[in-house]
Amino acid sequence: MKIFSNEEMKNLDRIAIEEYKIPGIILMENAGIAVVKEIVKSLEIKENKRVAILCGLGNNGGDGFVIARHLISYGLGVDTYVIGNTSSIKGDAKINYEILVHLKASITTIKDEEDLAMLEDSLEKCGILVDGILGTGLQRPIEGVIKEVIAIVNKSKKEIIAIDIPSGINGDDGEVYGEAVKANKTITFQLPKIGNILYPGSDYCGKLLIENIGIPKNAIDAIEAKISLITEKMVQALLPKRYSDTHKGSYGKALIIAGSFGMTGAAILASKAALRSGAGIVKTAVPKELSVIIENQLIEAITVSLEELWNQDNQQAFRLKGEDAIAIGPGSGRAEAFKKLLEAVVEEATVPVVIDADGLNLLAENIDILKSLKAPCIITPHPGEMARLTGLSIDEINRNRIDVARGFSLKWKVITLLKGARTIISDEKGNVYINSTGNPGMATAGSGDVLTGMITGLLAQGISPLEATITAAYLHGKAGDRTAEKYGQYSMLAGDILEEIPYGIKELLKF
Ligand SMILES: NC(=O)C1=CN([C@@H]2O[C@H](COP(=O)(O)OP(=O)(O)OC[C@H]3O[C@@H](n4cnc5c(N)ncnc54)[C@H](OP(=O)(O)O)[C@@H]3O)[C@@H](O)[C@H]2O)[C@H](O)CC1
Ligand SMILES: [K+]
Repeated sequence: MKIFSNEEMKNLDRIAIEEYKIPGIILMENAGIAVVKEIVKSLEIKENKRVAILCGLGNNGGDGFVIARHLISYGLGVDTYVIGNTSSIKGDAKINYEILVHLKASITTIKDEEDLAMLEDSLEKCGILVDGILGTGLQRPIEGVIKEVIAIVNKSKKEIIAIDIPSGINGDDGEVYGEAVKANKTITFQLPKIGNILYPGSDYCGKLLIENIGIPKNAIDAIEAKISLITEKMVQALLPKRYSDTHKGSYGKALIIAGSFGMTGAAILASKAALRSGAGIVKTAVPKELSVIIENQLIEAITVSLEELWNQDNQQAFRLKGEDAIAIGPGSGRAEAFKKLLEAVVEEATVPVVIDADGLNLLAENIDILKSLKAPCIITPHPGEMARLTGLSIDEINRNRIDVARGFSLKWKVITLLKGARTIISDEKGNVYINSTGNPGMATAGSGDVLTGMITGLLAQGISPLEATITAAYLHGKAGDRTAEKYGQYSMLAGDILEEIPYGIKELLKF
């Protein structure tokens, strides 16, 4: 599903109005009605059925006026508040404002401290507050009277329903612009805005509903999506198929180069995750002294020693033995010999390579090696690893997650999966995919090793590097969500996530 920025949404609106000749006021009416449906649902179980609608001077406020009119027609008690000077209301919003005036609706303007004190008392009388102060037209940090109104709304302890996006959240990046409404529910129109999906915006939205307002599909298709949300439907279509007349060789061979003394678990988790994701054969390469431990814990995989795989002293090139995908780095440590192995893999591999964890830390020491890649490459950094790869601070990365992931992919021609709340994936052309599954409980040791194994297991089955990354990110989060339901976010282990992969896949295949 496409996700739009404020500018793209404005463009879509323009195409619908100018090219498809749909009057803007119809879109506004549809938007208002979509929110009314939700308000009525919420009111059904409420004793206090009075609704307060807070409107700004733009079209977000215009939607609010439509909502007020419909609720009044249902015989409900509605108080409309306009923040600012009503003489500045223009266009479709003005038409809807004037209808309310003619209906002799209760409309109060909020301009100064005195009005604010009154507002605080009046909101007490309502069961639901509707936020139509600002939408995708937000252009600068919130201050003055609007800031105080938002503070009053947030303090009210009432159910808050936001129109399109909570006022004060920037639709372009989900950041709080000075102050923002903390909604229980947000009804966004036609397509999610980036700010509805990324944090902290996503938290401020509460439950997010996406409602059609009658913009033609062709108009949406006309705008090339640079950012998409990974959906269940998308992943269902990408998951590699299983056929009757097949054998383990039909589902590919994954090579996991991982683990070091003290970090054997990473190799085990990644290898098991590759198998749980459907790879036919998994070969795990670990330092020789770990072979016994690994063999004890990992009965379904083939174990080889790093020395067998690649011998630096013999100037032996890194050669594959029929492997279809490689992962390198989980728990590998940062020894000089391993760095040489990583460089050999990057230079010689002819099948997709996933670089993770210490593999990324070593890569950061000689990032130019990426220029010699022959095969597709996926990197899976968390913000700390990304900081080492780019020289940016973690804060800079977290404030610009999309741009950082996209920039790295474009520069180095790799697929970047940037971990964090809302994993971001960018392909080499700069197309970005945002994952919606997962929870804070997944911030636990080994969780990343499971993800790396899943990507590699899916790659081995022959789907494209981008498809494997998208599918693994979604399923990893889904398995994590199932684990959180079972154990709670505090106690879940990476090994528990691993055990939920099969059920996550089964659930996906049910529909
Ligand atoms: N196709 C659609 O998606 C439709 C969307 N609708 C709704 O319309 C809004 C977007 O409406 P728009 O008028 O573009 O913008 P806003 O209502 O969000 O903002 C209006 C003006 O507010 C001023 N502004 C901006 N930032 C601030 C701020 N920090 N503090 C105070 N005021 C601010 C600015 O005007 P200025 O002249 O003051 O600069 C904005 O222009 C969308 O979200 C939907 O809810 C349609 O109803 C249906 C179609
Ligand atoms: K709003």
